[in-house]
Amino acid sequence: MNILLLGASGQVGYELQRSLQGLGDIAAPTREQLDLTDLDRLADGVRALKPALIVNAAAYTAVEQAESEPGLAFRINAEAPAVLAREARALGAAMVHYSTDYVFDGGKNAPYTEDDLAAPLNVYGRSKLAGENAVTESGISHLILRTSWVYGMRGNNFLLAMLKRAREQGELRVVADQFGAPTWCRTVAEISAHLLADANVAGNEWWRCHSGIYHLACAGQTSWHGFAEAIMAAAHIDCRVVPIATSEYPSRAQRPPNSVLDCRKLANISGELPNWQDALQLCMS
Ligand SMILES: NC(=O)C1=CN([C@@H]2O[C@H](COP(=O)(O)OP(=O)(O)OC[C@H]3O[C@@H](n4cnc5c(N)ncnc54)[C@H](OP(=O)(O)O)[C@@H]3O)[C@@H](O)[C@H]2O)C=CC1
Ligand SMILES: Cc1cn([C@H]2C[C@H](O)[C@@H](COP(=O)(O)OP(=O)(O)O[C@H]3O[C@@H](C)C(=O)[C@@H](O)[C@H]3O)O2)c(=O)[nH]c1=O
Ligand SMILES: [Mg+2]
Repeated sequence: MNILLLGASGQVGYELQRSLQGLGDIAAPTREQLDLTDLDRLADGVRALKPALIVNAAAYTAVEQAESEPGLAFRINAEAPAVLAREARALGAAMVHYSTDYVFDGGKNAPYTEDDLAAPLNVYGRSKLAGENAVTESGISHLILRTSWVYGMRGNNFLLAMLKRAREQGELRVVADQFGAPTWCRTVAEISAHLLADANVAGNEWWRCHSGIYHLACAGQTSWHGFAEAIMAAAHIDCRVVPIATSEYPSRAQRPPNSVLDCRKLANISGELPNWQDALQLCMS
């Protein structure tokens, strides 16, 4: 099976390159080889490769920056996935697409299920929701995997930002009134590969039963402040982590106060997800 993996240089994509080994022949073009902003060439690229499976881990993920370039965010997060889904349909291919907890407004006082209404607060979230809708409406066999607060030991993420700031500033000030679940990029990749291995064995029937949206985040929940404290503890860095309110951290993008995802739908088909603290320990060990 030919697999087209997009975003292989990103946090999740990098791990997917390893996790998807054994499922098929993976083509992982770089941005230079296949730019998601060039929709015509993107379509041509898919047609040339004729994948049976498209795994789209590429995205515009700069939440603050998106507020000032909504056109670019929508091109990459909504229009490009729409092209991928359209080409997948023409080829009879399936598609795995990643999305975010930021599709929710955070007003719910409990974890969000897949049936809850998405009402994003920022441009990034709106662009990601538009991408989800394009994939869903295409009618292809698909998995939309919504994850949250993704980190790892490479790339742009909160964990590396906290380690850098702790070294440079000796004190961290972190919002303590936004709750979610930190999720290791390797967890996302390994569970994705596990699902795709099942799909490979069972074929079309599996996709008929399981196509749809799934929440995929580590178990448990914390605030960004709690996450920062756990990072410092795991790294054995003695650094004060001051809890602050969202209003004390100036930002252009509004963020959901609660974006904890209820992952029971996924757990039912792939088993329990690891705890966020355990995943963090493994990542940093
Ligand atoms: N990071 C997070 O906290 C969260 C992420 N997600 C979602 O998970 C998925 C993976 O995210 P993550 O691994 O963190 O993303 P990263 O920001 O780490 O990586 C993004 C990837 O997309 C590629 N890319 C961006 N723009 C283009 C373009 N125009 N053409 C081709 N490739 C492009 C990047 O390539 P290059 O290296 O060339 O820039 C990179 O490979 C995304 O769908 C994201 O929305 C969901 C929840 C949380
Ligand atoms: C760096 C820093 C951030 N913060 C706050 C800002 C924000 O509310 C929160 C997290 O900061 P970030 O810059 O990681 O936030 P952000 O880029 O919004 O993170 C999001 O990225 C996208 C791609 C997603 O899909 C989300 O799941 C989520 O991970 O912590 C502090 O309070 N102190 C700090 O020193
Ligand atoms: Mg960010």
